[in-house]
Amino acid sequence: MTMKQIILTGGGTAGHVMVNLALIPLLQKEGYMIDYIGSIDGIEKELITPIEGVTYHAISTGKYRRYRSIDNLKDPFKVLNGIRQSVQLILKLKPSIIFSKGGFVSVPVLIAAKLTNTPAVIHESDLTPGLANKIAMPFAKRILVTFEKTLQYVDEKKARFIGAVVRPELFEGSKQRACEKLMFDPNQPIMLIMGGSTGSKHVNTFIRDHLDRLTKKYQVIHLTGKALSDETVINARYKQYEYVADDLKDLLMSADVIVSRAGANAIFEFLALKKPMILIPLSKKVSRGDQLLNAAVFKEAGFAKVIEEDELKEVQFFKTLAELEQEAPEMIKEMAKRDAKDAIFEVLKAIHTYEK
Ligand SMILES: CC(=O)N[C@H]1[C@@H](OP(=O)(O)OP(=O)(O)OC[C@H]2O[C@@H](n3ccc(=O)[nH]c3=O)[C@H](O)[C@@H]2O)O[C@H](CO)[C@@H](O)[C@@H]1O
Repeated sequence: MTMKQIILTGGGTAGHVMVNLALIPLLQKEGYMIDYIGSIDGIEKELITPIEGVTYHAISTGKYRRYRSIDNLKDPFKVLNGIRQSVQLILKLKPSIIFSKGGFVSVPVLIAAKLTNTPAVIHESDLTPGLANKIAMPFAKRILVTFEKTLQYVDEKKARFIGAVVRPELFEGSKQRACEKLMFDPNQPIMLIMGGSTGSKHVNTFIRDHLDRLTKKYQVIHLTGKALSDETVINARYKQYEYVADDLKDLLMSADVIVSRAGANAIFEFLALKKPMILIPLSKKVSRGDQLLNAAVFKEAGFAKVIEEDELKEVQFFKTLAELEQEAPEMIKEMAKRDAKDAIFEVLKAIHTYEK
């Protein structure tokens, strides 16, 4: 039997790697040889290289910045180099298919897929496609989307709504394990704060400024983002971590309420675990506004309360928190009603359908 070969790509932020992390064990069970194309120093390298049986290849990548920068002129050359490297890798590895989760590293890989006539499938987690996926879409056979509304933004013939992919291990978390580790009382409420995979300085500052009031009621777990913890803040009912990998499942399971940015992967994880949430979407000033749309859909469905960044002030926050506490039982009921598709198997199905 000849083994099947697949190339996975995607990176830049952790959100762009999570679907691949969920996919790898399933592909390995089916006997695929897996190669991963990522950037030289992105988070994908950190998350993927420890996985046994997956070979990581770093290529040259460029990205478009929303502000004026000389790098915006230099980066097209890096992308060209990345395309050349990807073509060489594809010719050497001869994959039956390429699966891309998006992010800038995926653009040269998808162009190389087209140049070598290798089928490719893309997954988009946000309501509106990111720039990298937008550029890459013409080169893909299938575009899998998380939000039904996304269908109106992409080529209808190629797109398919499959719902969100949530890493299966997140369902195996334990509140007890979390409380033992944190030295928290399991009988008192726990609030988890997450500023996305990279953390949010804005949210971090707000939380620290109001910590005394928050910790009166809650034991607080704060995921601050890399290099954003502040060891001068000392409080027995407050624990901070910059980034949590394996233990995240326990921390999520232990939370009674979550306060978070509105990155697509994270919010669907909270939804799958039925966690009442307050979302503080990243504003349009510093992003394309994808989180505002993600958050609006969750609010409309009754899964979340939303505070816009400019409104993140003490009065507004604690008023919203009080409403959330009151509405939480109803919110959890709404979340339980939702027909959660097993989206990871839809991803596998698409891979099988389009591979050579
Ligand atoms: C600043 C930015 O560009 N953000 C984008 C990025 O967010 P970001 O990379 O933050 O992505 P998400 O919020 O979608 O996902 C974060 C992921 O990191 C995990 N996690 C987080 C913290 C931690 O300590 N440990 C851990 O494992 C979460 O469980 C989740 O799976 O991609 C998302 C999906 O395309 C977009 O919606 C966001 O707008």
